[in-house]
Amino acid sequence: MKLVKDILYKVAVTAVNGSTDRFVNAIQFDSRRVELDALFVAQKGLVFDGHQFIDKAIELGATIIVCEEFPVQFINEVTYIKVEDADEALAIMAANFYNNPSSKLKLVGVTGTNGKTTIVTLLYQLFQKAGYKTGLLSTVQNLVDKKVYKATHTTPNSLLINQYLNEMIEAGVSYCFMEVSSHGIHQKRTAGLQFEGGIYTNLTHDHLDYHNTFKEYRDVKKSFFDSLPKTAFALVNMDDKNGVIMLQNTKAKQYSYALKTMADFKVRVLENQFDGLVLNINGSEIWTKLIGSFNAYNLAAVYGVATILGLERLEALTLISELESVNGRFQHFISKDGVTAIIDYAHTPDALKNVLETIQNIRTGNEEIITVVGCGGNRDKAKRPVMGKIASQLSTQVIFTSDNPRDEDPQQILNEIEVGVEPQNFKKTLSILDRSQAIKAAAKLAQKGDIILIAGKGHETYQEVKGERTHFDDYEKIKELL
Ligand SMILES: CC(=O)N[C@H]1[C@@H](OP(=O)(O)OP(=O)(O)OC[C@H]2O[C@@H](n3ccc(=O)[nH]c3=O)[C@H](O)[C@@H]2O)O[C@H](CO)[C@@H](O)[C@@H]1O[C@H](C)C(=O)N[C@@H](C)C(=O)N[C@H](CCC(=O)O)C(=O)O
Ligand SMILES: Nc1ncnc2c1ncn2[C@@H]1O[C@H](COP(=O)(O)OP(=O)(O)OP(=O)(O)O)[C@@H](O)[C@H]1O
Ligand SMILES: N[C@H](CCC[C@H](N)C(=O)O)C(=O)O
Ligand SMILES: [Mg+2]
Repeated sequence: MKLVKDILYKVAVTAVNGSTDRFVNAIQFDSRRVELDALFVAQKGLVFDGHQFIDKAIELGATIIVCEEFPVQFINEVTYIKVEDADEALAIMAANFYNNPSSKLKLVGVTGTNGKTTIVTLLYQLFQKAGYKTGLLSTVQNLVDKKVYKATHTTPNSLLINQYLNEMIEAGVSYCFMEVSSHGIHQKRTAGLQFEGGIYTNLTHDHLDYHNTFKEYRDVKKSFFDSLPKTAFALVNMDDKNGVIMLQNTKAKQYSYALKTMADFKVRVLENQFDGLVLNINGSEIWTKLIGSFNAYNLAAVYGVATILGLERLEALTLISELESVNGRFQHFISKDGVTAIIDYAHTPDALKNVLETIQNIRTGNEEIITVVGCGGNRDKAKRPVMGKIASQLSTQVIFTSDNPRDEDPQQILNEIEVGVEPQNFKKTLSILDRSQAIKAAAKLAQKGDIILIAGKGHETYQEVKGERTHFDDYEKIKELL
């Protein structure tokens, strides 16, 4: 229980009707989940305007309403608080409600189009191995030390973030690594958090349905670095042309990592094979189980963070060589018939290109590369033909299939992917709507030595159609078939 006036600390309040000297039992932004004496925050969403559920929330027991516009009529027993920005107010109130847990541990956020899950998961592993209790907020799972919570978003809503952080404090966690998605920043899910540092990976085509233009997408990412305090660090990928832009207006202490240009944390790929990478990190040679030069970037960031946070250089390098690859990211096995299957979460053009180029680079002879891939529904449509083009250019055979069609017509999504296939590559492509059948076809086509890449779903264990998720697991499926 907390007093309303304490929860409002640092919130930009523009008007109040009623007493703020009363207790709040819980904060809630979904009217359907309101309990007695809850504070209900009315958010303007993409589908609904939370203001239309204020009456419903009061009916279910809300006694405090935080909103951007006051209702026409007030109810006597209820306190109404008008704020400039309900999303931001929610985030700040959530932090106050849980006693600002982010200030009691070292919270590091990773943003960028690709590599976030990989970096935060590797950092979680590394700091656990170094003997610290560690937390993780990621696309794949949320971890409070070793306790696992299911993830529904890459960056949870602000209430949940602070709830997890609070639990981390109670469990004695001293470091937390979290993914900061562009949706998360834009919807102010991370407002009010005290970050120890921020990492920028890269910026390539994704989510232009939501952010409209690439510049808007970039500026949302940049705003995360703009908001870091002087005490924090900002570590950016200098090989990415937007790396310097992220640093333009930050007050944080600046660091860089790179493979190609000068940087504080400089990595060179010495060997890139199916059993791992041999890297030179700031002059020291190490071997790691991770595959693909894109992972050299991720490891450069991991080494940078470990060093900035005070780990000994030698300890950091030793622990990096013990890191395990992340679930659904270049996860692979060789069947007893000699077919290699790779499951990867590449769901953007850049990721798909990187993964296919990695396979091209490390294959030893004339093995066929059979790719199974699709694109999500209710997501950026512009990436569909681009992914169709890349998949058909860099594979010997491609099977386009469904990947979470959500509310869209799955066949229409495949048609939009096929638009990108160049005429000379047509004969390499097939379209099979049912993902299970598509994987079956790939398994049938593959001969000894061939490589099957199943891209786009990685760790996901579901297929989402019209709001319903049914069990589907790429790894499980191909393992069963080969
Ligand atoms: C596009 C997007 O990000 N949408 C998020 C947004 O939903 P929305 O704007 O549609 O909300 P809405 O349904 O219009 O509702 C508005 C408000 O009314 C409230 N409401 C609604 C109905 C009701 O009966 N009562 C009620 O009070 C809602 O609780 C909400 O506060 O706010 C919701 C509540 O926080 C989120 O769950 C939802 O995420 C949806 C499910 C989603 O799919 N998001 C994806 C795109 C996303 O966020 N992805 C990024 C990662 C992307 C990446 O890494 O590549 C992520 O961080 O996960
Ligand atoms: N540093 C990188 N640069 C480019 N591509 C990468 C990089 N790291 C990983 N990838 C590719 O992107 C895919 C997704 O990686 P990862 O899950 O780490 O990214 P993410 O940023 O967390 O994605 P999401 O936005 O969905 O949360 C991987 O499966 C791989 O194909
Ligand atoms: N976090 C990303 C994941 C996309 C993964 C792909 N399998 C899809 O469903 O489109 C998103 O929500 O856009
Ligand atoms: Mg992720």
